[in-house]
Amino acid sequence: MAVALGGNAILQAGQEGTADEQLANVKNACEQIAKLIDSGYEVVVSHGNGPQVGSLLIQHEAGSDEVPPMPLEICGAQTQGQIGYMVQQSLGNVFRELDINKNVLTTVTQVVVNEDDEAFANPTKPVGPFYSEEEAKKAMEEKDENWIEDSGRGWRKVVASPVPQKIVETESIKELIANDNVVVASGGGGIPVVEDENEQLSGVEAVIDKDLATRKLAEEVDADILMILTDVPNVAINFGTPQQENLGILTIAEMEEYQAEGHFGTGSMGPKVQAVVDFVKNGGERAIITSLDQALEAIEGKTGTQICADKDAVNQIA
Ligand SMILES: Nc1ncnc2c1ncn2[C@@H]1O[C@H](COP(=O)(O)OP(=O)(O)O)[C@@H](O)[C@H]1O
Ligand SMILES: NC(=O)OP(=O)(O)O
Repeated sequence: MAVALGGNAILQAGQEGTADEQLANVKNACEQIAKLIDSGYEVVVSHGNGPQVGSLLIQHEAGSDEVPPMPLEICGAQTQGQIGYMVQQSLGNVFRELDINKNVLTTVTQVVVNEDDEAFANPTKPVGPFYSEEEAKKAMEEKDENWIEDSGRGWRKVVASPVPQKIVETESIKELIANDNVVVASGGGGIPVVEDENEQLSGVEAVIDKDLATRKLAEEVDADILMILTDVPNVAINFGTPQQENLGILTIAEMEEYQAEGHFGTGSMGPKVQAVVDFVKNGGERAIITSLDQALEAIEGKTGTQICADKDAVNQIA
């Protein structure tokens, strides 16, 4: 099973974003993941970095004139280490509490994207904190930046988010899993790189969507289940309106209908729904979207939004 933790679930809207707050959110998620592992699931873990990478950019921009700011992909690598460390430590601590005899390892993961991906000309990935419309418009006028309103939560800067094509470290990740390690991989969607004709890699300024990257990771390590843990318990239709309706267990076809009707936010719920639909369409057994603290209940079919190939598979879980 591949489990992805959302960056906004780790640094939650309304929280200041201190290390202690983020660690507490990671610990909650790790307790759930450890219970999944304790009940027999083999898990590979991934995570987002949208809020963290945007905050790091702000810190770099506000830094000293004597120290050069780092480009976006280096910020991505830094947040991969930062959040990977929190997951690795927290999960390891829970393992020791529960007497689970496994090591947790975080891998620096590079993900290949296409140099000519149209996302480079059309930024859609929200990063960093939420601001007012006034502050966002000021930033758009004064700097060469793109901003969007993000799912009724406020305005956020957006950056290029090319489609993940290939995970560079897949073979090593598979080997670590086969040797009974719990691996944290492809954090923040992976560090975006392009590959030249001589197989040489170099970083590009972007943030890959972690939901799309985790789907790729899930497929490359032959996971049967994809579970995306975020800050809402269910995917909804008519989200944020009085007609909002939470979705439970449904087929790919049903989810695709809602997708076509435009119910899912760009850069937030949209890529999660795309990832789960594509995963099951491509042979995955089941895909789940739910909140960070409900992983265990979700795997038992008691909560969350779940996608299966057809009605028979839905009935088996429901
Ligand atoms: N149709 C929808 N149903 C549920 N949540 C939605 C929907 N459309 C947009 N969202 C927003 O998506 C958010 C989760 O996406 P995101 O912030 O990218 O999470 P994460 O960082 O955890 O991956 C929710 O908090 C909600 O505001
Ligand atoms: N990289 C990424 O998609 O992060 P979030 O899940 O935090 O948005």
